[in-house]
Formats: sequence, C-alpha cells, structure tokens
Amino acid sequence: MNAALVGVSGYGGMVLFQLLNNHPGVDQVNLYGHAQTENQNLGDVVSLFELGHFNQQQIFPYNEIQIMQDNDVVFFATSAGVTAQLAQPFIDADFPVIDLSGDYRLNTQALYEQWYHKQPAQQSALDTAHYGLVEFESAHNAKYVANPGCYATATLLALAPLVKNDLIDVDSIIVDAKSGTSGAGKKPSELLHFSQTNENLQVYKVNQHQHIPEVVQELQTWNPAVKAIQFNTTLLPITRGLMSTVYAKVKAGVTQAEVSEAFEQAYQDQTFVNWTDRRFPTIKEVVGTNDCKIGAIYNPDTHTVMVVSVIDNLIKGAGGQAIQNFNQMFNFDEAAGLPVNVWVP
Ligand SMILES: NC(=O)C1=CN([C@@H]2O[C@H](COP(=O)(O)OP(=O)(O)OC[C@H]3O[C@@H](n4cnc5c(N)ncnc54)[C@H](OP(=O)(O)O)[C@@H]3O)[C@@H](O)[C@H]2O)C=CC1
Ligand SMILES: CC(=O)N[C@@H](CCC(=O)OP(=O)(O)O)C(=O)O
Repeated sequence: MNAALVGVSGYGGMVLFQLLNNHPGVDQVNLYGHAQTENQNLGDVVSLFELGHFNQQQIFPYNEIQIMQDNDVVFFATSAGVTAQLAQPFIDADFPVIDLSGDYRLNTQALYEQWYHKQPAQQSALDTAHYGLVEFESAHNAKYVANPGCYATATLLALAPLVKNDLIDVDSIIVDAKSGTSGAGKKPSELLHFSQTNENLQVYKVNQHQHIPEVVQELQTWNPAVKAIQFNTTLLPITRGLMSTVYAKVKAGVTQAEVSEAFEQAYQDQTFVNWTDRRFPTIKEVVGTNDCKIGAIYNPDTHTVMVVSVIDNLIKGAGGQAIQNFNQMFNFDEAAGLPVNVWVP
C-alpha cells in the first residue's frame, strides 16, 4: 500500500513520516508540498532528514490527481485552514483521508468560524467526517478521519470513564492543560521565543482555545447534559509532551474505588492507554511513545476527583493516533507501525 503525506516540513509531518516508514503495511510513502514547483530532495527541505536514506526521497509538487493515482490514502499534516480548502476533491472521489488538522473536527461551519476564525469546509463534509478518538470511535468504516487535537485527546481520555459512568456533575468540569512548545508547530512567535518560554509559564488563549468546542462536542455524544467546560492552557518550557489535569465534583456517594473501577474497566484492554491508578504520571514517562497514561485521586473532603493525563503531543496527540486511525481504517493490527512501551528514563 502507498501512503501520501502532505506537510512533511512541519513538526507533525516529520514525526508521521518516520512512523509511516516503519509501518509494515506501507510499501512507499510519497511526499507532496505546496511550496514545491518541481521535485525537490527531502534532505534539502528538512534538515532533520539531510543524512541517511531519507535524503534522496523526493517531495513532489502538490497535485490532488497525482496523489489519488499513486496512493491508497492521503495524510494531511497541514496548518489549520488548509484542508478546508484542499480536501473536497478527495471527499468527492471517496478517497481515504486522515487529517491531522482541526478543519473537519467540529460539526458545524459556524462553530469552526467562531473558534478557528477561518473559512470552513463544506457543511456536507463536516456532517460525514469521522472524529477519530480511536479508543472510543473506530475508524473502521470511515473515509475521512479528523484526527483529534492534542489537548482534546489527553482531556477526553481523562474524562471518558467519569462521564460515561455518570460519576461526576458535568457542570463542574475544570481542565487545566499544559503543553510543550512543539504543540504550536514550527512557526516562531513572541510567545514561543526562547527568552520568553525558558524558565517561564504562560497562560494563553483564555476561554478561546479551539479545543474547547471539540471536547464539549465529544462529551455531548457521551452525555447530552454536558453544556460547557472551563478549559485553560499553559505553555511549558519544554519541547515535547502535554499534561491535562482535570477536576470535577463527583456525584453523591461515589467512592475512590468506583472511580478506579471505571478507569480500570475502560482501559484494561487498551494497548496505548495505561491506567496508573492513584499514582499521577509525569510527562517524561510518555515522551517518545504513543502512550497516554492516566491517574486519578478522589478527595472526600471536597468531593472532587482530580485526573492527570499525559501524552506526547506529536505522537499520541498527532501522528501516532493518526497511525492508529489508519490501522482501524485498513484493518491492520492496532499496534502496527507504533512503538509499544518505549520507556524513557
Ligand atoms: N504540533 C502538534 O503537537 C500538533 C499539531 N496538530 C495539527 O497538525 C497540523 C500540523 O501541525 P504542525 O506540524 O505542528 O505545524 P507546522 O506549522 O510545524 O507545519 C505545518 C505544515 O503545513 C504545511 N502547509 C502550510 N500551509 C500549507 C498549504 N497552504 N498547503 C499545503 N501545506 C501547507 C507547511 O508547509 P511549509 O513548511 O511549506 O510552510 C508545514 O509542512 C496542524 O493543523 C496542527 O494544528 C495536531 C495535534 C498536535
Ligand atoms: C502549545 C500550542 O500552542 N499548542 C497548540 C495545539 C495545536 C493543535 O493541536 O491545534 P489544532 O486544533 O489546530 O490541531 C495550541 O494550543 O493551539
């Protein structure tokens, strides 16, 4: 099987390219870029790949007809707003797409315009796109997969057992999420400047983060009573990794044992979500892996449950989950092409 990748020059694309090259079901990865007017060596565009066997790999000028002729699936690891403009011909042709951007995650054009401030995709396509939170929504029959956002992935995996088992008051959800700088992609900005991020913490996008409606939308499919969540994001002075800390008031009579049981039941058969019970995982434990690790502690004095969920934003939060969606779509083993339990000290 041949896989096309658009966006190899971005952080997400660089990681996804390496994962696709190690996938046993992928014979060839073909690269396409909007900046290319003629074929270019990958090594001349992305310095990470200037040595070794990737150097001679070509990036072809972006051409949707060529992509469909020469490949069986296309991955878009492109900036927000790009697939809303580029993906419709693939949808019209029923050609499989896995999209790492947020362009097809929200159900309505109005929501997308409100939170992304960009021109939306066609409503008919938003109606049919599949939201690929792999542990809960199988992409088996999907043609267009909207890969979830990094914060949304860690947060939804933290909330799912509590919401699905009706253990919490859904009006009381507070999410305090923090990410390393690679979550923002490769484009420099004042916020991301070394002097500003180093030895510093910065709260950003207060009440305006684009993953708020994404999380609420998915929670509503599990419990229609969910109306809104308080969700905050902080930039950490690290490159990789993300932690989502969730707080919620538990319903009367709920115990730590019931909380633990809900997480145990939800994730005991999942390869890439690891329940650490009352031990809170750290970011370093998951960097370089496709794992999400989750711990939860109930405080009977405040009737509050606190959940800590950690992922590598570029793997489980982007390219790794995209590979899981690919595996579901094409009936590969769920762990094909993914490192399982690669621990770092
Ligand atoms: N970084 C992360 O942790 C995560 C990112 N995502 C999402 O994945 C996507 C990629 O993110 P990331 O890699 O961080 O972003 P980067 O900014 O690092 O890379 C963006 C990529 O998109 C390409 N691109 C930009 N405009 C166009 C266009 N008009 N046509 C085709 N390609 C274009 C860029 O090419 P060029 O170099 O030529 O400009 C580059 O390859 C984004 O939508 C992001 O929101 C999702 C989860 C986590
Ligand atoms: C640190 C940082 O800036 N992270 C990004 C996460 C990017 C992302 O995943 O956003 P999409 O919804 O466009 O995919 C942010 O907070 O916007």
